Amino acid sequence: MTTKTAPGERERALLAALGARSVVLIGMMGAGKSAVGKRLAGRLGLAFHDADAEIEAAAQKTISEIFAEEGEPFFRDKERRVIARLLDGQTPIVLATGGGAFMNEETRGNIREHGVSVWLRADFDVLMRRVRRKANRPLLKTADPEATLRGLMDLRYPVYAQADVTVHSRDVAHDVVIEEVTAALEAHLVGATA
Ligand SMILES: Nc1ncnc2c1ncn2[C@@H]1O[C@H](COP(=O)(O)OP(=O)(O)OP(=O)(O)O)[C@@H](O)[C@H]1O
Ligand SMILES: O=C(O)C1=C[C@@H](O)[C@@H](O)[C@H](O)C1
Ligand SMILES: [Mg+2]
Repeated sequence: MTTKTAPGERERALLAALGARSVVLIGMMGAGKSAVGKRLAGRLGLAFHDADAEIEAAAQKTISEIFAEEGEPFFRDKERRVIARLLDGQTPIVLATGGGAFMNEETRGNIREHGVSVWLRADFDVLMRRVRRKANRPLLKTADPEATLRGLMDLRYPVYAQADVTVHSRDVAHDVVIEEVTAALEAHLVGATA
């Protein structure tokens, strides 16, 4: 659940420019999609959805359990379908995707059609520091998580770069990142630089 506050003038202008489109956050594990997305939704007065959380709720299992018991292809199929359902084109939302979601061509098409994509781009050291805190990222349960993360970044960053806007996620107050996301969306949608 998101705490909704009444949107101010800037937020209203942004919502009007968004129309039926959703704000879709993409980026690596630990980039801050869930943390920033939830707060951004509160600021805009939109509902927040987290694709990973929706998959876990539907399966009644954690993502680690799904990967271990059903395998990654099963998870990717669920992820593709959950995102298609959430981006139904009717109600704008803020959607935090899982780190691998944007690598799927069909998902990228859905996001292009029904949303504005925001890449939260973070540097390797920030991501590594953040993901070390929790052992809930099955893709990083390897002999050399640092090399795995670097490999994923090399593979994914050229694809993430197709996002409509990019914001540098780093260890500053969440509000700073949220303000930068808001400003980037304004510049993209409204043509403002505020
Ligand atoms: N601006 C920030 N400053 C400090 N810590 C942050 C910031 N943004 C996010 N974090 C922290 O980094 C960690 C990872 O963030 P989060 O879970 O939102 O990442 P994510 O992009 O959703 O990752 P995943 O793809 O694995 O779901 C969390 O502990 C979160 O509180
Ligand atoms: O980067 C990834 O591929 C993933 C990121 C997480 O959000 C989860 O979707 C899952 O752990 C896979
Ligand atoms: Mg997340």
